[in-house]
Amino acid sequence: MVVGAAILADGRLLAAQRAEPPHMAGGWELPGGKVDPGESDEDALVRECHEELAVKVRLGRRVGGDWRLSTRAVLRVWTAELVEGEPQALEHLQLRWLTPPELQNLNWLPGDRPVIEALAKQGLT
Ligand SMILES: Nc1nc2c([nH]c(=O)n2[C@H]2C[C@H](O)[C@@H](COP(=O)(O)OP(=O)(O)OP(=O)(O)O)O2)c(=O)[nH]1
Repeated sequence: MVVGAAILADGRLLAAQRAEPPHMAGGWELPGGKVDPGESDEDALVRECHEELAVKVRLGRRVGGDWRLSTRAVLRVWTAELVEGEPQALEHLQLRWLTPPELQNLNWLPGDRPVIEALAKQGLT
């Protein structure tokens, strides 16, 4: 199980550019990662945001259901707001805050595209 955070602030979405593995490097994603054994999805997402961005987040609503990434992996997404810290690219190449018109112009990982479309329809609030 992979979890991703749609971190929203002032009508913008935080996008993160992957640094690795090589075939995914340069692609954009939502901060997050794999849920550890015995860990809840929500706890994993809060932990990953802290590890990757050095921020504390509060999760909001679920965005869609289970988004299939591959035959083996599924992505679950929550909206999130920052409660502490400014995001830093500790594990990513760079971070960007995107306005609604900028959402579709990024080289998202293929599995993220339908998620971004759903977020765009909801209006980044
Ligand atoms: N974090 C994240 N991963 C995504 C997204 N979309 C997508 O296809 N993925 C893929 C990339 C990776 O193959 C997998 C997540 O693995 P990861 O490498 O970020 O997880 P992790 O931090 O727990 O790392 P590790 O245990 O493999 O070292 O899901 C997304 O929006 N966010």
